[in-house]
This record gives sequence, structure tokens and C-alpha cells, in this order.
Amino acid sequence: MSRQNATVRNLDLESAPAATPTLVATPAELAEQLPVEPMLAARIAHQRELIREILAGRDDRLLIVAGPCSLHDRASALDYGARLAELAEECADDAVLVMRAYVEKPRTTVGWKGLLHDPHLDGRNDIGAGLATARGLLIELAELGLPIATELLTPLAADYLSDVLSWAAIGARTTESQTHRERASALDLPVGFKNGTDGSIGTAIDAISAASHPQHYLGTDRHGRPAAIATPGNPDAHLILRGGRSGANHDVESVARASQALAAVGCPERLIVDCSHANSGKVAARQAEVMTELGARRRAGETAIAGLMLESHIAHGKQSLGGELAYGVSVTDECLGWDATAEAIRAACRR
Ligand SMILES: O=C[C@H](O)[C@H](O)COP(=O)(O)O
Ligand SMILES: C=C(OP(=O)(O)O)C(=O)O
Repeated sequence: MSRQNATVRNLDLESAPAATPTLVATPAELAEQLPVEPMLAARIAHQRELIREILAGRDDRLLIVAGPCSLHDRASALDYGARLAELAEECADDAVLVMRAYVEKPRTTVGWKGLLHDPHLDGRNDIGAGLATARGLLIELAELGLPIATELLTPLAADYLSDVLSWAAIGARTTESQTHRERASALDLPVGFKNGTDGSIGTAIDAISAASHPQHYLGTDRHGRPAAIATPGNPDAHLILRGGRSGANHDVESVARASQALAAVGCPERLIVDCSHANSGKVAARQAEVMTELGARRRAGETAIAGLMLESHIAHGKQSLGGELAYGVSVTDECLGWDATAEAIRAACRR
């Protein structure tokens, strides 16, 4: 029997398992249960504006996006937020600190996909509960006074979360996706696109161009109904350098090359450098060295660097899900502990 016939014979469509939908709240329903009150909404609008001013170079402070690789419990997230809010006040003349509050994780293959997908951390993937847990926690963090950042991994998740955010990232694994570019083009907040996992910046620059244009796409409205969405285009899409398979890209030449490539196609030439991921070889302590070096280079006049990102938690390191969890330790990538984080942030934003 030929290989093709064997494959056809094994395709028993009648008994193929079907995907099972479980209905969840619509974005409008969840926003009614967990509203962003008008005073908080006004502060978020102001924080978005501050970030835009930094990206455009009209505010010379350093943008710093710092926080856990992923949020996995309320107590340690709020503890981290309180510490970051205090540091933000201390550094306010030199930097705007934004909390990295990631509730969705892209995976290279499989793994825990974040609080929004699996809020009980037990593989049940109770997404209905996860949406409320994630939105509720982001609101609590925003109420501490911090601008909030997250990765928008599932385009639909943006409908549940975007009103709480001051900044969002599209990750290295999804920057090339048309769907993510379209979703970013609809958002009224600055969105950073990471370079690809292979290190290429071309896909991210294409993404920035696409997101800055008006788009039309098939989506859903606030009530979950299928809708044709027309977007205005996002003028605040920008680049995040995160290194790649061939190594880091935070060195002087890579930053200058990226900035020139952006300028050549009319995209914002100031960018953010992620001190983590392939820019630190995923070694948390190395992030502090990268951040301190980039702070010094900014002081020396490297104007392309608008912001820095750090993966940091209460305690240094990482742990696996499954057993009893240590407090404040990342359950995804290794993070820098709090004391080293505060020291690195102070060193980077010093004038
Ligand atoms: O930032 C986190 C990870 O690098 C990213 O989610 C990929 O993780 P994985 O390669 O462990 O799946
Ligand atoms: C997954 C992340 O980054 P990247 O897309 O650069 O791998 C992240 O910042 O959590």
C-alpha cells in the first residue's frame, strides 16, 4: 500500500475527537463585573501619554518595564507592585517605571500558558475563571498607581484587558502574525513588537508598519458577536530588541542598525531593549549587567534607547509547577530578585 493510501485509510473522521467549547463571559460582561472606574481610566490615559512622550523623545526619562516573567499568584504580584510603586516615586525625575504584569505566556512547544489560561495552576485550564482572575489582578495593580504592561498573546484577550493597560507587547513568536498586527492597529496604547526568535528585526519592522496602518479584520464586538472591525492604525507601535538564536542584539552596533532601519521606513526610531531572553542568555543575573551597561550608554548619548525591560520577581531564580511553591519565585523564566532589581534600576536611570 502506498504511504498516501495508508494515511487516507487512517483518517476516521467519524471518531475524530471534537474540540469542546465552554462558554465564558463576554468582554462587556466581565467589564461590568470588574470595571475600571473613571478616575483610574483617566490615570491610565495619562500614563499612556507619558509613555508616548518618552518613545517620541519629547520626555528624556527612561522607560523601564519591570516585573515577573509571569504572574502566578495575587499576593506576590501585589507585593512586587507595592515595591515597584515605591521605587517609581523615588526615580520619578529620571524614569517612568511600568509593571510587567504578564498573564499569558507563549510557549515554544507546550507548558503552562499563564494565569489567564490556567488560574489554578493545575492543568485544568479554567479560562472562564482565568479571565476574571487576570483582569481583577491587573486592576488591583493599576490601582497601586503603576502603569501596567502585558503581552497580548491571544488577540481576543485584548478585548478583556486592554482598558487596564498602558503598554503592551507582541512577543517574538507572534510578531510575524497578521492577526496580531491587526489587533495592535486597533489599540489606543503603545505596543512594542519583539524581534523574532531567530534574531531578525525585519519581521518586527514589517509588524510596526502594518500596525501603524488602518486595517480591516474579522473579529468580535464587546458582546462577543462576530464583527467586521475597521481600525484607525496605531501610531505608537515600536521595536523591542530581545536578541535571538545567534545571540544578543543590545550592543551599540545592533541598536544603531535597528534604529536606522526603522528610520529608513518611517517608523519610530527609538526603541526598547529587553535585557532578558536572548539578551541575557536567560541568565537572570546577566540582566542586571545589561541594564547597567545600557543605562551608561544612554548617559553617554545613545539616544535610540527609549526604554529597558527586565524580568524580575521578589526572589531570584525560577521553580517548577507541580509541588509546593516558594513565595515570589518565577514559575516560568528565571527572574532577578528584588534587591538586585532595585539596584539595577537605580543604576540605569541615574543621570
Ligand atoms: O518569557 C518566557 C519564555 O521565554 C517564553 O514564554 C518561552 O518559553 P518556553 O520556551 O519555555 O516555552
Ligand atoms: C515571551 C517573552 O518574550 P519573547 O517574546 O521575547 O520570547 C516574554 O517577554 O515573556
